[in-house]
Amino acid sequence: MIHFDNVTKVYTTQKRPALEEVSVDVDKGEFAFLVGPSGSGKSTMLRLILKEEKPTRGNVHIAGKDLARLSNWKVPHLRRRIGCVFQDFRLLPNKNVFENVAFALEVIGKPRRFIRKVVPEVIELVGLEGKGDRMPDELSGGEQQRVAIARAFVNRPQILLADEPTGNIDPATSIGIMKVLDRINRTGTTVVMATHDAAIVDSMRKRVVELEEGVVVRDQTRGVYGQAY
Ligand SMILES: Nc1ncnc2c1ncn2[C@@H]1O[C@H](COP(=O)(O)OP(=O)(O)OP(=O)(O)O)[C@@H](O)[C@H]1O
Repeated sequence: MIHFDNVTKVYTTQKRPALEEVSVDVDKGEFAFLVGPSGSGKSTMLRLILKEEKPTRGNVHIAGKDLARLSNWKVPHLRRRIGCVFQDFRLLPNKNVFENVAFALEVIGKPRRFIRKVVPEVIELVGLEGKGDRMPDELSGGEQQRVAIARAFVNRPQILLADEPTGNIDPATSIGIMKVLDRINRTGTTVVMATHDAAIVDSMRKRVVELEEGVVVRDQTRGVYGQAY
């Protein structure tokens, strides 16, 4: 599903590569953590997957497509197949929960009847049933992140990227967020999550890809946050 083939990324303003000869494959339906210190290249990998950046050398394939050969007008189509969740939720403050999730479908022209059917289903999937008419500022951080996940998933993307989704959330609430991501993964969605949250990584026992200064230094099938030897 996600295929990095010897990818090097050098930002024009930097001497040191942000990623250096990275080769990683994430299969359909897999759950992979990206870990590593600040500046090790995790967000750069996520940006390459979205074609927000281009590799300096090497190739990125997403769902069988070589992104270097994907014309610019097809990039929005690629991004529709990839849901994104961020540390800072990024909800629309003037829309309620239902409207925040519905908006993701309105902008891609889905009919209102379809929206009225699927939005409540996804709100329930993330555990927010009965809260559709709450405004973001009437929700806890954990609940806001659940809305952001619902919005990212409502279009049933093949891939869900999460960049530090528990970064602004206390540990107890983070467990609930991980349960939601796990539920989404079990529907067959490939999940890639960049994180510094050692407790979460250790509790999930999923694949761990560790970066250090842009180089993959570890790739473990059922890994933990720190070195497991
Ligand atoms: N747009 C950019 N222009 C120039 N350099 C950048 C850019 N984005 C990232 N970098 C550099 O590339 C390297 C990797 O950064 P990246 O953001 O991918 O790391 P990260 O592992 O996601 O860090 P964090 O955990 O802090 O989010 C860093 O040295 C960073 O300064």
